[in-house]
Amino acid sequence: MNILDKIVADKRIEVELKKSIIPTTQLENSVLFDRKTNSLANALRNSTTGIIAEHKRRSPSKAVINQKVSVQDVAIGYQKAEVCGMSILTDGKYFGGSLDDLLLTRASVELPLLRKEFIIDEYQLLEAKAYGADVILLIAAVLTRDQIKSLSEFAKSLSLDVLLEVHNQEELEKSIMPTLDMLGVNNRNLKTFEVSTDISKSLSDQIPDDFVKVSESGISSIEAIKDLKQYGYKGFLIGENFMKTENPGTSAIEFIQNLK
Ligand SMILES: O=P(O)(O)OC[C@@H](O)[C@@H](O)c1c[nH]c2ccccc12
Repeated sequence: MNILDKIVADKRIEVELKKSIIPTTQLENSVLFDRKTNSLANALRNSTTGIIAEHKRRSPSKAVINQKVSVQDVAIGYQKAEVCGMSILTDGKYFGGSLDDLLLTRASVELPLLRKEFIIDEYQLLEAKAYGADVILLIAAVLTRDQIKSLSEFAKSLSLDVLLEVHNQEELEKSIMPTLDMLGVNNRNLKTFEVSTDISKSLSDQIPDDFVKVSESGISSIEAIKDLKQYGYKGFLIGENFMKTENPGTSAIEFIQNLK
């Protein structure tokens, strides 16, 4: 079993356990559930920088990234940096995140927030809404076309933006459908952890223009972004490069100033 299969197998168990404790009505009755969402796709369309900054404490590819900073401080720092949106890892076992991280971020900033999670069930979309997300991630490598269709339709019915993530041509071909807002190319292979922005470049011309193109992972230089912009990318998802520093917000401020 590769790491992605393991994560998803654990996630299935986790979701079933949660379903048995917290009924969907409880999620639907939460204060944030009817909040008006803030579109990340629109923010990216109107931006010249396009940075989506991530909160990530650790990952399977890197044991410790940052266990010291508080999620609120990171969020406030990213907002000061004028990022377009923020991504919050909510998986606990492999990434050290939680839904509480999402909630605390929602309470701290107005930015569009992406729930970064391994989504396999509609229940997780209700959770995303209840904890203040504006955007959800669907990973093509772990979903069938039918699942992508039903999950993205359900997300749209909740006014959530959908970012669909692919890593190769086959995943891209099976996934294209009108209920997606953004297409993200993950430069990191989630099965082997190899990273290269060449994958974003090679897939770019196969992504129809109606979708906002996002390049994800392994981005650490202004040059890489300038280069990816030539290929039509409007969004750049950056985690480690900011999170590995003592003050991720300050690092994002400096980075974005140099990009302008
Ligand atoms: O820290 P990086 O290399 O800048 O990557 C951020 C983000 O793209 C990465 O965390 C990510 C992309 N897709 C994912 C899916 C699940 C978990 C994590 C991810």
